[in-house]
Order: sequence, then C-alpha cells, then structure tokens
Amino acid sequence: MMEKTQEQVLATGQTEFERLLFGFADTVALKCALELHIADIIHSHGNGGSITLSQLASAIDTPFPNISNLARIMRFLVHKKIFTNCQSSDGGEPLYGLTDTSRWFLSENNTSFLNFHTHPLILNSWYSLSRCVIDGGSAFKSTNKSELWDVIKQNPQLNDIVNESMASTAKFNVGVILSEYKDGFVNIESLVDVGGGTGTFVTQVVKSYPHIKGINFDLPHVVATAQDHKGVITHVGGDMFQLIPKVDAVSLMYVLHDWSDEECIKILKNCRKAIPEQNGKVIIVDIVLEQQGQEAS
Ligand SMILES: C[S@@+](CC[C@H](N)C(=O)[O-])C[C@H]1O[C@@H](n2cnc3c(N)ncnc32)[C@H](O)[C@@H]1O
Repeated sequence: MMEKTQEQVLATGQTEFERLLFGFADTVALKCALELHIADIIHSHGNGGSITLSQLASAIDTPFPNISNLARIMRFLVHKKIFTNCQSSDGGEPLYGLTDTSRWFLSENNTSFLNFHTHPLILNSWYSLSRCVIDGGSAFKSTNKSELWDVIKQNPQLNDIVNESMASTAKFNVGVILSEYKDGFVNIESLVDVGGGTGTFVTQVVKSYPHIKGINFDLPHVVATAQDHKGVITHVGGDMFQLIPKVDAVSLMYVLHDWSDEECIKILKNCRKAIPEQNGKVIIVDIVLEQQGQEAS
C-alpha cells in the first residue's frame, strides 16, 4: 500500500478534527427539531406519516417568511438519520419521514430527556470543564456555584424536567432488566431503589414480583412530587450519604456514575449497612466502560 503524502495526512486529520469540533451541532439540531415539533408533525400527518417541506412549514405554528433554512436543517437531520427523505411515488416533492431515532422525541414518548440535557443550566456547565479538570469537583458546581441536586431543589420546573426525564428512560430500562435478570429478584422479600427518582423502577419490579415490598428512596423534594402508585410501593425521602432503609436488597440504577470514587464508597458502605450480613444483595445498573474507554455493549 502506498504511504500517505504529508498533505493527505493533514487532510485526514483536519476532517476528523472538524467532525469533533462540530459535534455540538448534532445536539442543537436535535433541540431545534424538538422545539419546532418536527417529529410530532410528521407522525401526525395523514400521508402514512410522511410530509413535504411545504406541508411541514405550514404545520409549524409560526409563519415562515422563507423556508430555505428549514430545508437546510432538514437536510442535516436526514444526513444524521434522524429523518428520512424519499421521492414521492407521484413524482411530486420529496417526502420526509420518521426513523427509529426520531421516534424518541415524539411527545408521546416523553421528550424530557432531551429537554434536561439541553437545559441552559446544563449546557452552560460544559464551559467550565477545563476549570473543573484543574480544580476537581463537577463542572456544574463550578458554573452554578451549587451542585445539580441542590439547584433542582430550588427550581420546581427543573425538578419536574429531571424527574420526568429519569422516569422516561427508567421505563425503558426496567423492561430490559426484568427480561434479562429474571432470577435476580426471586429470593428478595424487600427492595429499596436508592436514587429511584419518582419510583418507576421499583414500581415495575413489584408489579412483576408482587411478593416484594418495594421502597423508592430519593431526596425529599423528589419523592414529594412522586405519584402514590396506589400503595404498590412506599416512597421514602432521605439522603443516601446518611442512611438507607433496611431491606433484603438495594438497587442503584444510574446513580453511581454521578459521584466520585470516594462518594461511591460512602454510598456503597451505606448499602452494606442496609442489607443482611449473609445474603443481602446490591443490584447496580450503570454505564460500564471497557479498558479502552468505550462503553460495553
Ligand atoms: C441520574 S438520577 C437516576 C434516577 C433513577 N435511578 C433512574 O435511573 O431513572 C440520580 C438520582 O439520584 C438522586 N439523588 C441525588 N443525591 C441523592 C442523595 N443524597 N440521596 C438520595 N438520592 C439522591 C437524584 O435526586 C436522582 O433522582
């Protein structure tokens, strides 16, 4: 194989560099599609869920002096496989349709996950990344002078967005866990889901294993907004760094990745105190990194 010339090496590097540099454009384009309700409009459109550019423009609830920017953002979103764009069978204008990805930001599927991660308080925190690499701690705290969970406590609107966002992903994750971890819940009489948000995970576990006494444990202002779930589970407000209710098993779903190693050790020590010495169980559901830093499948 021929060696690359210096120019080819530079051009490859530049392409990769620019791909990384403009990575933020994916996020803001998703947010734009969400704010203009593009997925919902396509989904509810009569023509088998596909729509022309001019139909899309007239369905967006704002007058468009000129639709060329809508065409440009749609071209980008099609390139990113968020939407499809096919020739119509009657030879008319091309039609936009949904993909498996855009179905995730239909309002019927709950868009709060995207709303949470693109919230100005969250996005602005990324500007403090280099500061927190030097100082330690979280970029959120460097920017907002308080930790995320303390800011949420003072901001009921953000509290709702975060709780809905967690509930929407938990609803999906619990289905996978229940089908893949069948035997894991059989010998448990009582389970506390620590950092369980508004209780989606433990409620679904108890519905599948009604012999389990389920407790949803989270910060007091989070459980205060949680649904009653008609007595299926109990909500307990508290601080996992202080005390976790005594049970047979503790679950921690997407909690540990928020904390430093030292803080995780404190949480896990409190989990240990909450379960029986002999046959207690801690179930951890979280992102696992392979040696190379890639997420495990
Ligand atoms: C990333 S969310 C995960 C929520 C849920 N387990 C899920 O997967 O959808 C982390 C949760 O930890 C809770 N949390 C943060 N600090 C806590 C503390 N000191 N004690 C108990 N829960 C806490 C937050 O309120 C939030 O609901």
